[in-house]
Amino acid sequence: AAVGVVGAPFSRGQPRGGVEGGPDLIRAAGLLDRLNQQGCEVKDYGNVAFEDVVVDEPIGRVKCVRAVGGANQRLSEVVQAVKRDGRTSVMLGGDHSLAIGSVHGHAAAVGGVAVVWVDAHADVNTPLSSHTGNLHGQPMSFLLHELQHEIPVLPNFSWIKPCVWAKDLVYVGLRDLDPAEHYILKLLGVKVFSMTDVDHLGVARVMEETCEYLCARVKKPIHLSYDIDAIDPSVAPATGTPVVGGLTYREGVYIAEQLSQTGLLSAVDLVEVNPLRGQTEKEVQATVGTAVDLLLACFGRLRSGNHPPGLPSETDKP
Ligand SMILES: N[C@@H](CCCCC(O)O)C(=O)O
Ligand SMILES: [Mn+2]
Ligand SMILES: [Mn+2]
Ligand SMILES: [Mn+2]
Repeated sequence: AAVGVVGAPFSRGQPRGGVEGGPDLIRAAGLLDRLNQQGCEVKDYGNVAFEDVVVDEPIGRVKCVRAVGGANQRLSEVVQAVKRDGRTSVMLGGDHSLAIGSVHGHAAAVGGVAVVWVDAHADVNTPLSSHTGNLHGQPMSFLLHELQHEIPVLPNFSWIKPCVWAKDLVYVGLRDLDPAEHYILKLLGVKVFSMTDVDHLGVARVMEETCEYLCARVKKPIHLSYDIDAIDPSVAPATGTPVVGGLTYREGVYIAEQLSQTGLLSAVDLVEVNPLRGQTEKEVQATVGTAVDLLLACFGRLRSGNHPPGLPSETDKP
């Protein structure tokens, strides 16, 4: 696969410093070399240069509105360029507010997209329903056609066009929703596999149903938005909003493997890795390593082993 890696060192969607260090940590852990080794043709688009916003007073409860809006407008342009280059986009966060630009740019380039949102949280608060005012808890509200009447005018947000239909969105791993989010998902009939569903059905059935749901009807390119906090904090602790009772390492990788095999994976986000939220260097490395392994699984790495490209395959054997 042709892959385009975009670093998005951005943290203003939430109050905890450190998450802007995610992109370079994931690169330093060898993501690009490992993708090359498993046969991907990889181009690094570098880190998006986000312009600093000095005065950014809250609007209502919502914080850092101008910074988040501006950053996502830039990110959208870069992701569009990656898609126009015919590559699968890999956006390294940075906080989850960056999904606004990533999904927007993806959809602007390819038309309608389906979204698989793997996360402990739904990130679908509107600016008016959010308790915290943190925009990393709101990205999906700006993207869903069906919610646009709930979205107030915000500075640096007017460029956003909603681009996802509720019927083309699937959540996996939910275990910490705000009341308004639960109401929104029920009202819109969004497909949700909470951690209870993962326990009840097992991850294989969850992914069978997810792929059936997304692929049975019109096959839209899939945007996988992976929040590292979907994975249990015992495995990936270095993140801003950890919630106990998460996905095992194996379940997390399996989800990526199954989506990879649809052949429809067109863009991936890997967000919320925050080195300052790990209590030890070991915890940071465990989190970064898990992020890398999730991404490798998105691009065909099989735990049963892969041939490096060029070696004779079984059928070539004399
Ligand atoms: N629902 C909370 C927590 C959001 C967590 C965001 C993360 O999933 O990107 C909020 O709205 O602040
Ligand atoms: Mn989350
Ligand atoms: Mn919450
Ligand atoms: Mn999230």
